[in-house]
Amino acid sequence: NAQLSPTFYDETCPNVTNIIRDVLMNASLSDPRIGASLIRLHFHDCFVQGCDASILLDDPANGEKEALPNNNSARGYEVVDAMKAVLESACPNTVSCADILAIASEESVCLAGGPSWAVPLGRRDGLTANRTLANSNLPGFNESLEAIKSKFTAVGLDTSTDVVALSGAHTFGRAQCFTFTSRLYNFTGEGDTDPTLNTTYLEALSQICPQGGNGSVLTDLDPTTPDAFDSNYFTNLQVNRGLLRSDQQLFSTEGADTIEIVNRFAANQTAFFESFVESMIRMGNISLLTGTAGEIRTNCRAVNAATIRSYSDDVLVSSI
Ligand code: HEM
Ligand SMILES: [Ca+2]
Ligand SMILES: [Ca+2]
Repeated sequence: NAQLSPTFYDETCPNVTNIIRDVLMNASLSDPRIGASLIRLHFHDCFVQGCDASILLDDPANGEKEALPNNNSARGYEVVDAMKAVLESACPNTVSCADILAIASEESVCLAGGPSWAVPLGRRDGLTANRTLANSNLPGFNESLEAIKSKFTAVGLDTSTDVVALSGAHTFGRAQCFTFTSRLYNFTGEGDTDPTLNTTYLEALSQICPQGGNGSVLTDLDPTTPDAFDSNYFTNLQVNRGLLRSDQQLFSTEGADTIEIVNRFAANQTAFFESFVESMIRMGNISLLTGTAGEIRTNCRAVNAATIRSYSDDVLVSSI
């Protein structure tokens, strides 16, 4: 892995962060959730072939947008397009779509009251998407802590601090009813409820998501401060107010090494912020394309035409 650097665009596109922040702030006026959606795109990008903007490619056959964890769920693509459009006029062919997602994540966290940090930059955009990998690599809302940990290990992250700190991103944003209704109505297949769900919270969630109702209705991942990036996600877990099974498990799995980390972050927001930044930087480093690998896309939704041409030339040459 060649090294990324926070100063990568200092000469070639010095305003890159300001440009991204401007588009983000404008978008969040009408869509307070957009920052959460953008950091999720970065996460879902990095866990599939690394942080190469593969998730942004429109590809009816292999596109990741239609993979189960993303379909009708991942969002914010138009805002990424808007960021890319301004960047292409300010500094053409310079800023990768993968770096846009990394910067937008940091700016989103910061805008919501979380930490700010110098984002390592210099990623390049990949030439392919991989739906199969998106279906297999991304953690699921009903998966066991063990299964989620092994998906973090698979991409080179650790199973305790990275899992807990990065799950803290659920301090903002929304989830659809279908991602947690089994906890309300059919936890073990016998019409029961999840014993690790606070009963008052369960009551409230049942109002929002009645049994047999519309599974795409949205609710807050953090019921206490839904749009603020803070440590309430962790204090919620301590009183059984984690929305997803995958959230509550961090605190409620007997004997798990994640419990003491939840307690530490609940007690000390600064400790959470510091770990979160470190883990975000680690996640942003997953199997990178740098140097001359990949390309700088001009449109985040498609591989550059010139790259496709030189590809098919290669194929022609090698077939002669
Ligand atoms: C640990 C395993 C994880 C699981 C099982 C998980 C699962 C989910 C699910 C099911 C949703 C709701 C999707 C929907 O209803 O359409 C969601 C939303 C979200 N996730 Fe995660 N997630 C995990 C980790 C992460 C990480 C590591 C990040 C970022 C660093 C993240 C950031 C978010 C954000 C911000 C939202 C709200 C997005 C929005 O409002 O558009 N999640 N996640
Ligand atoms: Ca990717
Ligand atoms: Ca919050």
